[in-house]
Amino acid sequence: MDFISTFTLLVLSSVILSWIWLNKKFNYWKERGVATLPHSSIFGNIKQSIFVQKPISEIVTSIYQSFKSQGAKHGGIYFMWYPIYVAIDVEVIKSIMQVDFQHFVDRGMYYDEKNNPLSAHLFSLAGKKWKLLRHKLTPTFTSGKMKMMFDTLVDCTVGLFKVLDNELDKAVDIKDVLGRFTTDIIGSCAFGIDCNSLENPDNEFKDKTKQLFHRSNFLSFKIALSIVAPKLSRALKIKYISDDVNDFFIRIVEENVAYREKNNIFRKDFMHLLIQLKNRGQLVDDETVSVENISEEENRITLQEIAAQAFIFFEAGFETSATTMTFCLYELSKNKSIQEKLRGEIKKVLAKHDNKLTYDATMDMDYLERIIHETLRKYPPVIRLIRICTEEYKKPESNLIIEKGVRVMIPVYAIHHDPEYYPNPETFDPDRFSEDVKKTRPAFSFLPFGEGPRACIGARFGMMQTKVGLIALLLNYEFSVNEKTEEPLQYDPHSFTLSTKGVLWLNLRRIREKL
Ligand code: HEM
Repeated sequence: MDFISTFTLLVLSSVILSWIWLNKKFNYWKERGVATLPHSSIFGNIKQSIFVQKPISEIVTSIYQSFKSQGAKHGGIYFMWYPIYVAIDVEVIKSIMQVDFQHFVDRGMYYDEKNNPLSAHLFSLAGKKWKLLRHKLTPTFTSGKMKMMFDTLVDCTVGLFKVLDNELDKAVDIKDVLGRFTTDIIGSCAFGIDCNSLENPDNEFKDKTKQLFHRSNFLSFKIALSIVAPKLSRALKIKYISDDVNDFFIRIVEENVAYREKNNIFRKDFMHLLIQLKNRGQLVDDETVSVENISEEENRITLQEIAAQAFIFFEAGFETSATTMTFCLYELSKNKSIQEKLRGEIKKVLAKHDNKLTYDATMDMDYLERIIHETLRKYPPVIRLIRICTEEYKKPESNLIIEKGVRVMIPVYAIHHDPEYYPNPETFDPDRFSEDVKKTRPAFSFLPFGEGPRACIGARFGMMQTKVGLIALLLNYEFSVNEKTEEPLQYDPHSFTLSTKGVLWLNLRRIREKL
């Protein structure tokens, strides 16, 4: 046989073998009697996600609705040829997130403690490491600790007014301003530094964090590789967080910790609590920072672990809260009577608390809470939740076995827009969250912070900073939509979290009240 014939034979055999292999892979759900959807022959059901062609919210909704219209309680899709189990029914979701949690402990995220220390944070860690760390970090988020940090949040509103008072006659890019506000809050509470991004938007902190939320095609490819070939990703030392960002955050944490330890500086923030975990292995109700009386090695967290946790507090907390406030102000601009009613509640409750914005006054604002919940219902920043099967799972009352290593998707955005749970889902109606109406919905139909042992650890802090921002803004300004805002709103396919494609422009009018 000449060279050309041998070559042609080899290519043909490889094509046939690949076709057989792919066919076998794409039969995974059919063999198990689980409903599937039409898919592309290589990219499976999420081609538009891998190539960043459509917003994730749209892709997730279309998958959910297709299964739901077949009457399916669950379904199977493919991430390329990799099987993903999709939970549709709220009872199935409850089993995975809570009742049978021990089978679905992790998110199956790629991290590399050695080469990319910042990636080994609470969100990505797996198994025992996650459990231990979660146990240690949980006390840093109690209501007592939130109360302790409350004044820092109120202090950051001063910068917010300075910026907005200069924008009164212009359309305001509200998401940008609120992103700077939450950056200053979390920069201060998690890293103990004054980022000052409200007054100086071009500072180094803002610059280094800008890239974290952009889903470029290359990053999307790296994520896909880590799912279909985790060992290869590890061998190639793939990084989601660039060395530049990694080194920046490690450096500021090292400097900050060293400074506080040397000068015994106490601040009411997460960094102080993390330093306690580093030096003493537990939280202690005192202001000591120094490294005397070091406890047993095994209970303590390392400096790099501190940096990774401060980093995830920032990454998970800044964008989510800024987005929530942005969508909330947008809805209040469209629904003037709700805006007025809320402003009325804020004034009334503050009057009861000596006109002081305190933690207790904030917690007393019931209508505000309902409005934020309705915002998180209509615009959940985290569009879908992911778990990975960590221990083979036999689904109760069925023959289905979910194998170890199979990923599970919970389509939060689609559930929040399902008319079965939320009639007229596009209508913004805070009364959906009155006690009476809440009782009519099944559990696990409202998942903005996730659920079960792996739910958001920072939900209290996220709610608190969203409330402080909204109270301060509504007392001082009246909001309306500027004509430059493109409506209906479109979502950005390049964003990991739910975010508008174009800028959301609002008009502000100063009203008399000041804090
Ligand atoms: C409105 C604000 C926020 C929203 C909507 C939000 C939402 C979420 C969601 C949906 C999850 C995944 C839960 C699951 O898989 O079941 C999560 C996890 C997490 N969030 Fe938040 N979050 C917010 C604010 C914050 C803040 C302020 C912090 C930190 C200061 C934070 C830190 C975390 C961490 C560390 C995890 C991982 C928890 C674990 O795996 O044990 N989040 N968040």
